[in-house]
Amino acid sequence: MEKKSQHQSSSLIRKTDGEDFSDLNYESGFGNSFSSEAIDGALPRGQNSPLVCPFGLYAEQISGTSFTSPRKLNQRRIKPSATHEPFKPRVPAHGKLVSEFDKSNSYTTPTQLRWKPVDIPDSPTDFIDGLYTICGAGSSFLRHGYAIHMYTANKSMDNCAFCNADGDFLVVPQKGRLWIATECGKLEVSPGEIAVLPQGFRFAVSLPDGPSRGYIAEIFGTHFQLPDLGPIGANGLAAPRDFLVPTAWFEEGSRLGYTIVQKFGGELFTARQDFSPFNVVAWHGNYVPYKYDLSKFCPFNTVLVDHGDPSINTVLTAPTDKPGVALLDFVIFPPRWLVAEHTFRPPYYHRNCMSEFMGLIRGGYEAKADGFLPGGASLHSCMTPHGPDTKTYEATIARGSEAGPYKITDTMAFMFESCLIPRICPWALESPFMDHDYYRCWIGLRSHFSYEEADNESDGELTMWDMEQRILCA
Ligand SMILES: O=C(O)Cc1cc(O)ccc1O
Ligand SMILES: [Fe+2]
Repeated sequence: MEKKSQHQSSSLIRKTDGEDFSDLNYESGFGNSFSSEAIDGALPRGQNSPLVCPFGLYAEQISGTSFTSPRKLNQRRIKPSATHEPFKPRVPAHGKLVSEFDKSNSYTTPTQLRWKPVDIPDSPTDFIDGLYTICGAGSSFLRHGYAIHMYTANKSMDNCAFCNADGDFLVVPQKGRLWIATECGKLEVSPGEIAVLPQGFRFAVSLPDGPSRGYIAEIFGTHFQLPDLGPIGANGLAAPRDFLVPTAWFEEGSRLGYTIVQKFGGELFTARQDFSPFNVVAWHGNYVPYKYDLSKFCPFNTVLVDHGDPSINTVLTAPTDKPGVALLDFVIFPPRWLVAEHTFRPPYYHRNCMSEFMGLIRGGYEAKADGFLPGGASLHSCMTPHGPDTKTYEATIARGSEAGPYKITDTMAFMFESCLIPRICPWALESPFMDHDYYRCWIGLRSHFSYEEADNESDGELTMWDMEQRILCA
C-alpha cells in the first residue's frame, strides 16, 4: 500500500532544528511503502533517478537488504550523505561495544545472572558514550547474530549523529524520553514505547528529561517483522496500524564541525562534514525507522487451565532461516488478567534451548517478588534452569486453587529471546551492579514431597508395588 502524507503542503515546510520536537507527525503501518514530502512536489513523480530532481535536490537510496530483495528507501536530500571527510577511528575509542563475540572479548557461563539497575552517571554522558554491550552471539561481519546493549545517559548528543552499520537497533527506553532525529523525520519515544532504528540510518538522540536509561537489542543480517498469528486469526498481539513512522523533516544551512559517528564492526569511527545529515526533504519506501507503544499490545492467554508459552506475547521477531526459530524475539509481559483454574499461574520452572535476556520497564515481574527491579536485567542462557523465586512460589500455593480472576497491573517486563547462546562481556560480569546473591532466590524452595500424602490420595486400591513396599516396611 502506498501512503502519502496528507497534511503536508509548502506552507508547512519543516526546517526546524533538531531540538524542536513540538511538531511531531507520524504515518501508521508496518512494512508498507510510505511516502513523505516536507515540501510538496519534492519527490519526483514516475521515476527515482531523474536527471535533475525537483528543487535541485540529490536522490539517494538506502538499501536494507540486498538489491534483489524488495526493501529500499529512496530519499531526496539537499546534499548526498557521501559529502564528508574520510572516516577516522574515534578518539577516545569507545571500548565497551562488541559486535563479534569470541573468547578474546567475552565469556560464557551457564549460571543464572541478574543485574541491579545501573546508576546513571554524574559526568556528562550522551547516548553514544552511555552505550555498553552486555552480551551477544555471532558476528556483525558475518551478518548473523545479535548484541544486547544498555545505555545510561544524561546529556543530548551535540552537533553529531550516530550511524550503525552493523545492524538494526530495537531501543527500549526504561527511564527518560528519547527525542530521536532521523533522516526520515522525528520520533519521540517514551518509556513504555519502543523504537526500531534500522541499520545504516543516521540519527541523533536528545534527552528532554535528562537522566535516561534503557535496553537495546541489535540484530545482524536480518530485520524485525510481525509474528504470524496462526490460529489467532486476523486480530491480536501488535497491530500493524499501531506502528508509527516519522514524516519528512529537514534542516538547512551549514553546521560547522558536524560529526558523523559510525559504528562499524563494533568500533566507532568519525567523519567531519559542514552540514546536518538531516537534510532529507522527501522520501519514499518501506525501509524506515518506527516506534510502537507497548500499551497498544492485545495479549492473548489461556482462559481455562495451564500456562501458555511466552511466545504468545511476541511483539516483533527477527527470523533465522529455520522456520519458527528466532534470531531474536521481542516478547512482553504486559498488564493482563490471569484467570486459569487449578493452575500455577506464574511462569513454570523451566529450561529452554533458547536463551532469555529479560528487562523490566516498570513495576514488578510476576515471577520475582524481590530483586528484579525496573532498569535491572537477567540472563538465563540455553538450558539454564530458572523460574519463580521462593516467595512467589509460596504465595501462589498459599492463594490456593480457588484463586479467582486476578489482574496483574503496574508491570511491563520484556524478554529478548534468541536461539544463539550469548557470550557475556567482561564489564557486565565484573559490574558492581551484578547481583551475586541471585541464586539464593531459589535456595529456600523446600521439598513439599510427602509419600504418605501421595499414598493417602490414591483411590484406595493397592498396587503390587504398594504391597511390596508395605511388606518391606513391616
Ligand atoms: O523466564 C521467564 O520469566 C520468562 C518466561 C515467562 C513465562 O511465562 C514462561 C516462560 C518463560 O521463559
Ligand atoms: Fe524463562
